[in-house]
Amino acid sequence: MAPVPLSPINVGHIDDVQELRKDRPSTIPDRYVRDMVERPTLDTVPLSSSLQIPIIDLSKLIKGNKDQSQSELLKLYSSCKDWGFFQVINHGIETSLLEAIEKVAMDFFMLPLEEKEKYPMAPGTVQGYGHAFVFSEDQKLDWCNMLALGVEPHYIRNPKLWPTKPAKLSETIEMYSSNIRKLCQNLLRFIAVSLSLIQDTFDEMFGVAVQAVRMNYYPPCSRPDLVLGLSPHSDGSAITVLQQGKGSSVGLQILKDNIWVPVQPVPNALVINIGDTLEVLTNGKYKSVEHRAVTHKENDRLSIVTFYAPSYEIELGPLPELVDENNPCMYRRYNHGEYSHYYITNKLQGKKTLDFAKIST
Ligand SMILES: O=C(O)CCC(=O)C(=O)O
Ligand SMILES: [Fe+2]
Repeated sequence: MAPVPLSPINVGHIDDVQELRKDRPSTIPDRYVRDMVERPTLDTVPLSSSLQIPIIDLSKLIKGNKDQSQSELLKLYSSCKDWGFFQVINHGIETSLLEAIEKVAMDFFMLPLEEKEKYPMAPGTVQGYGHAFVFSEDQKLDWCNMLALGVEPHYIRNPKLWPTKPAKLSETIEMYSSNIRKLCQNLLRFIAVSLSLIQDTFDEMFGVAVQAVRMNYYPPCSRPDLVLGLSPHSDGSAITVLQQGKGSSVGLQILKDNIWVPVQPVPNALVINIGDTLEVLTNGKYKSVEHRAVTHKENDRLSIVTFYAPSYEIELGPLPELVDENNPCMYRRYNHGEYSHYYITNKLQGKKTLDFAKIST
């Protein structure tokens, strides 16, 4: 009998972008060169303040006086409704912890390839080191290396994929993730209040929330005009917390009114975005927003991204409080685990994955 292939998915040969950069710095393999329509626009947007994503001061929401917290809540409402993205400052996470996670992530990416390849991301899966969301030999690739790990609940972890080097990686991820988890819970409470919902609405609904971390390393690229660091997509999460590495070049862009707007890093701030799951729960009042990453000619870039979502067994759909005759129900009910599976088994294509949930009109 013919041997059964290990995986039915054939992704073909994938050049590691860091090795390419070292050995053949001006080579861009064909698989990384985007078709004309997909090529990024770089530095085309004037950085006027009206095109900067909003900044939310969490300390004003938590312990500000009544006026301060009310006005910050209104700002949170318009940030979620009009942008789907904001940066949060005074979020309570120690700068030393933000620095520690960046250090272990960077130390990991700087290891020799053989060491990193001990934790391979199998085609069609989203944990380990490599390229996620690649399903065929002719699919274009992102100019990026990823290390992605399931964190909570524990049963989603694959311990074989947790690197043993650098030595502090695991304990730093644990500490970082538990801090980020509290931040997500806090933010979702204020997001609920901003929608006039009971503050524990999401906490009660989500069960033991699923949390995953993805570290993205984008080496410099001699032709940033030809490649993408990360393909346009919306996140499948309820909310996402994104930390931009200190000293990294500007790389994250969000699609706002059909313009790709770069997100300027603010020191020690965390970028928050609404994921597809919150779009469904809010019946489209707060929408997930398409975003992508671009590369830079001389500088590399690191981002550390946490996805926070309901437990897989949860059934969800638009909250009844957000459906009425003026806001008809736009999404069907479904099992969140099924959506997550659908999300990770399809390539990143803007907001296309959300068609899974949309009621066609
Ligand atoms: O690196 C970035 O800024 C974007 C990362 C991102 O969108 C993701 O990992 O889902
Ligand atoms: Fe994303």
